[in-house]
Amino acid sequence: KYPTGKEHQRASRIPSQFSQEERVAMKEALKGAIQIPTVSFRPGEFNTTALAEFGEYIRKAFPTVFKTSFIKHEVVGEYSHLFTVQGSDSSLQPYMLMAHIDVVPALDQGWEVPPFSGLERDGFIHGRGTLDNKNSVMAILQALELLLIRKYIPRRSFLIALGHDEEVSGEYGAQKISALLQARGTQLAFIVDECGFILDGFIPNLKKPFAMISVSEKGSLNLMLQVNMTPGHSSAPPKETSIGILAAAVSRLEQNPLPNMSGNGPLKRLLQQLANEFSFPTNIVLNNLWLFWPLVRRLMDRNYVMNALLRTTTAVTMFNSGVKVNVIPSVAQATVNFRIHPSQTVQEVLELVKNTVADDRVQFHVLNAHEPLPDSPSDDQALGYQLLLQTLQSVFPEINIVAPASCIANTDSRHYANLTTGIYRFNPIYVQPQDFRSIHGLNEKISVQAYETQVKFIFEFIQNADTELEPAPHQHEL
Ligand SMILES: CCCCCCCC/C=C\CCCCCCCC(=O)N[C@@H](CCCCN)C(=O)O
Ligand SMILES: [Zn+2]
Ligand SMILES: [Zn+2]
Repeated sequence: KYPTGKEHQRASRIPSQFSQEERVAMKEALKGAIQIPTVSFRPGEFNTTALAEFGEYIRKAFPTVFKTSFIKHEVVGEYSHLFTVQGSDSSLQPYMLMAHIDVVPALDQGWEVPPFSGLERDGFIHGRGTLDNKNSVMAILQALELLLIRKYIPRRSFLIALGHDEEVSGEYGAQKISALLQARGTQLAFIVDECGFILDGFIPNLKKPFAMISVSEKGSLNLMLQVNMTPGHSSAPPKETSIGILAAAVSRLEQNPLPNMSGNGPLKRLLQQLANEFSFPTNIVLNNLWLFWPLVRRLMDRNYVMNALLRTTTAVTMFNSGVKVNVIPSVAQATVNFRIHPSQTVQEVLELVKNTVADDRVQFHVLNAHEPLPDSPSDDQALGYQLLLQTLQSVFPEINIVAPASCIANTDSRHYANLTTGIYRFNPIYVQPQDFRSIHGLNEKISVQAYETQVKFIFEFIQNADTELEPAPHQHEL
């Protein structure tokens, strides 16, 4: 455990206890945030009215944050927000908390309550963004507001970066904030962003929840496959059409997943760590992975979330061709979204894909791609990771398993990789598989209690970060 217990810090520690009035105000503030439909549609295309309204909303919801003299607030890229909270000790390297304001679209259909209603029912606040990721936007500002009301002055400076287009690449929000910070020569001790939770019920037969902190992030490749054939009359069709050739190609990609890269990676270590939490015979299997690993790997392949952690995933997301029922089309196009495992590269995936398709009539066009993010340190010298562990220990004493893993999706934090080697993706919220499916899906919701606990976690985390210790210099492994 990181030796963070400084006497000075203990003496001036503000307890994370909130009055009944404050608890009501914090949940009402979240509901109001959910009601503003800050939807991103495509890169550069978002609900600008809602984003502007959101900017006004946070000013009203968190007046102390906005009037505190040692906090600088800047609007970047029109709708993103950057707060710089000046600490009293400039020798301590600053860190950054991140979240995003925008959400993916949601239609009313299929929802128990309208997605932008922010309704409270049975102890849950419902709506798009309650888990991804307005909960974090609001919890960060709420925790800071409550600390400031209690006259807290941080020792270590920190930044809060709230992007407005994470769901569509972060080009106009996070990328602009990152460029601004780079121009200022800012270097950060670490960053905390989304994409890790306390997972409950994700591993069959494991009753115990565990925290997953993502220390890396998968890469991405959007690849368009195209087949061009001579068009003609459907009454005398050729043996193969562009649609048939392309369909066979994407089917081969689906039937032949990219290789399982788990090797000796973090997932294997997690299973070993968990072995004694299972009953017979799973405990024996997991305690003897040297023998049973091939079997365990096969079982994990069948679980769609585990599968996403184990390999580069292949998802055919678009398929277009044809103009009329009696015309053999000339062009067929399909788009495949690959999420690249951290131990592979874009180029390696491209080569494997071409080998699997193995048909010269299929052309490949890279629409966009980026490499996976390297592992951030998670050893006992890694300040950000250790502060998360320390805060987990005090806020969730029942959690005694913490697993470093990689984020299966992408986050805005990747745009800040030049500013720090310590990027940690974690939201302190219990999540069950059905909650996980609600992210970008139907009936996204957060319990009032979970939200309060998230505020408490950040309230404690900010104070824990006032330690004088600095992260050990660390080089990314390339
Ligand atoms: C053994 C344990 C089982 C593991 C369970 C994994 C659970 C995963 C935990 C957290 C995942 C949460 C994902 C929330 C972040 C989502 C971010 C996101 O959707 N990003 C978009 C960005 C799109 C940018 C435009 N290209 C994305 O990745 O599509
Ligand atoms: Zn998100
Ligand atoms: Zn999202």
